[in-house]
Amino acid sequence: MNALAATNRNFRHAARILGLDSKVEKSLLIPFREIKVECTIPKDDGTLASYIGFRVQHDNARGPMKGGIRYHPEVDPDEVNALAQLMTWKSAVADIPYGGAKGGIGCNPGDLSKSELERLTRVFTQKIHDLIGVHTDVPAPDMGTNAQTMAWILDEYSKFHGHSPAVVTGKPIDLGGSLGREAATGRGVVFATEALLAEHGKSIKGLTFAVQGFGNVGSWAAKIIHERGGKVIAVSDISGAVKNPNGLDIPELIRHKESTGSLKNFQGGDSMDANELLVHECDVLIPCALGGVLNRENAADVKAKFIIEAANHPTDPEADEILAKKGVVVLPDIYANSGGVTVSYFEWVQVMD
Ligand SMILES: NC(=O)C1=CN([C@@H]2O[C@H](COP(=O)(O)OP(=O)(O)OC[C@H]3O[C@@H](n4cnc5c(N)ncnc54)[C@H](OP(=O)(O)O)[C@@H]3O)[C@@H](O)[C@H]2O)C=CC1
Ligand SMILES: O=C(O)CCC(=O)C(=O)O
Repeated sequence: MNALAATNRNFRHAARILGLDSKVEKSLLIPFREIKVECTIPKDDGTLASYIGFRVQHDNARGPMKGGIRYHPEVDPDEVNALAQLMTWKSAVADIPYGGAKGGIGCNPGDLSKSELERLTRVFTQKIHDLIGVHTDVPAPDMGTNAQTMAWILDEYSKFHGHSPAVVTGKPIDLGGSLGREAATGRGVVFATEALLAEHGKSIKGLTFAVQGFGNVGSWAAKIIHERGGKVIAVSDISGAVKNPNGLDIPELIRHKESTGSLKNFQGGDSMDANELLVHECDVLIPCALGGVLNRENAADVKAKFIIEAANHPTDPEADEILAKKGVVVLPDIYANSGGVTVSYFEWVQVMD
């Protein structure tokens, strides 16, 4: 199901439960502002390449709009719209004084050199600099972006508006970033998992975990679960998946991923089809990659008893219904992954002018 259709459907369902006034419901379904810009850059070989960048500002009733910027080939207006809406609900659930926004560029960051990524980020910032700001809309990293991306945005934005470290969060520590922001989303996912398991009389120690995605969120979540005695028995990235029924050596897997760029050829486990990970036998499944990965095609085959939505909207509404009937407990994204935006708030207040 289309990401926006899914998010709108979930919101309407929540609005009905809350008894929300229909006019308020309608106004919250329509974003505050949708920005679409063309970004053309010279590639390293001198040819030109054009990309489309988006920033959707969903709502600012509770404070400046806040949310990450994603670089991924599947970025499209509906997806960014859905992710922006989720940021509004997430900031409210975490009770931090922000509204919601999200941005993205339709590109494959793995195909671009570092200097091409820098030029693309700077052109995107030139196109949107008047519409973001310390008190209006504050970007952060999401899939395919990181502290370096935020440093480029900060630098480019500051050329127009003067030095403004609070215009982005998730930036390098030397530029006013916060200790702990890089790990914050994964760490928050683990705190949320512990709280959920405690309600069911369980703890991380001794349970088995499957983690989809081994980037910022997935690798930190897996590392902390491993430290707390959980058995991470399967992990995936774009290259495929690796499994070990006795538990993967996560610190070793992180070193392997850092040195080779992928999970392939890891000696401490057997390779597995990446799609198989979602239906692999385990106690807890943690999707940490794309949206809509759990859907009507695979939900009935899920073996996990708990799903922690570390990714944004990994479970589409049709899958939610199937999983609920099976008795699988799903911890929603707007709670499970709110550790990242919470530490972004701490970073923002410490450098806000
Ligand atoms: N960063 C943050 O602070 C926050 C992120 N999130 C959400 O968490 C999710 C992950 O974000 P983040 O960790 O930052 O992103 P990253 O870009 O750091 O990592 C994404 C990971 O997903 C993997 N991946 C991509 N496609 C697939 C696929 N089809 N199958 C398996 N793995 C795949 C990537 O593989 P490879 O390594 O091979 O590229 C990578 O390991 C997103 O949904 C994001 O919106 C939510 C809250 C905050
Ligand atoms: O840290 C932030 O501001 C937002 C992170 C984000 O994009 C998200 O929570 O989905």
